[in-house]
Amino acid sequence: MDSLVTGRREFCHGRDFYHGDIADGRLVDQILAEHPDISAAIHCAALIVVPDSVDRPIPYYRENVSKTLDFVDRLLANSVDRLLFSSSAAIYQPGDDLGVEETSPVNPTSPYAQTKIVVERMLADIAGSSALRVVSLRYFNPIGADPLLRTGPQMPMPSHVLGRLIEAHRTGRPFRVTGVDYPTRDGSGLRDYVHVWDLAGAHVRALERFDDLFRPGTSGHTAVNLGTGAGTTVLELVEAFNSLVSRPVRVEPAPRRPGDVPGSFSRSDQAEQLLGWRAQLDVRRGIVDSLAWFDRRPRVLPDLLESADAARRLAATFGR
Ligand SMILES: O=c1ccn([C@@H]2O[C@H](COP(=O)(O)OP(=O)(O)O[C@H]3O[C@H](CO)[C@H](O)[C@H](O)[C@H]3O)[C@@H](O)[C@H]2O)c(=O)[nH]1
Repeated sequence: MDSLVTGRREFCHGRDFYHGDIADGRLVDQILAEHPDISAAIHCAALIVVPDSVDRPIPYYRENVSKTLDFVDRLLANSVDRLLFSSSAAIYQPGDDLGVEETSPVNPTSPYAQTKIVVERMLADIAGSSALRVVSLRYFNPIGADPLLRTGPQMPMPSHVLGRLIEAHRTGRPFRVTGVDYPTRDGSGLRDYVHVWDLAGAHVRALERFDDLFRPGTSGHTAVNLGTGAGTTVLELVEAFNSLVSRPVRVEPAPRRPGDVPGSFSRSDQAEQLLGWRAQLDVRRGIVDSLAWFDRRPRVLPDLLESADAARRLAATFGR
């Protein structure tokens, strides 16, 4: 099920697909009536752009928090009580070495991150008084694409760092390093980049092991970090990128983005202990798959070409 506000129907080719909103209770009822074998839901629907959430918090709270509440209400009404929730590492307050585990303090510094921790806590409360059981998967920074190139980032102008690097590579414009005075080894932001194929595998593992995660007497909410365990700075990412392309991207320093954080990496083994999952693919593989996807994308999503060009023309007009 997808509202297709940002998602693409092509990605569901050959699957049962419902076009609609997670807060549309009647549609959720219909889906579950037509698929009585559904016993778990994977909930990834959200607005996800940190600086955008600073500019427009209301849609973020509405889409991410309030609609999740409506969705879970309908799941429970239909006796679906297993939920995987897409949470984020953006919630953490990292210590000096930027490593975080599930018990690390949280300090969401953007409305986006706030919505993720609010939803986790809301779901934990609901789980405390119902049959609901929830695994919140705290994604670090997803990169890459389906290695078979069936799916990948679909936004015409992605705001995330690798999308911007590919954009800079294509246009020949410099890549802007947004923040060069962070307390990291080279001053640029540090993230734990995890390949989407690995992330997808973690969801499968979590579903396979779901019932084992909730023994009688344990809490109905469990949070699990999904990262590689290694931090990469923006400048290190650029270096890896430039070692894989023939025409290197130039960089220029730029101010920090609103709501941005120094970053963090996962130093937890919960995913391995609980889910039997560990990331297999490294940052270079993520870059290679992303580059391949952006080359292939016009053939998978032909109508996007025009909007990407239009977006580029607009960006040039407004000098951004
Ligand atoms: O043009 C750019 C874009 C980004 N960056 C830097 O690259 C790093 C990563 O930025 P991203 O926008 O790629 O990722 P964020 O960590 O800010 O946010 C992303 O990861 C989060 C998880 O931590 C959430 O999932 C969120 O939805 C998602 O946008 C940051 O230091 C950022 O300042 C640049 O230097 N230049």
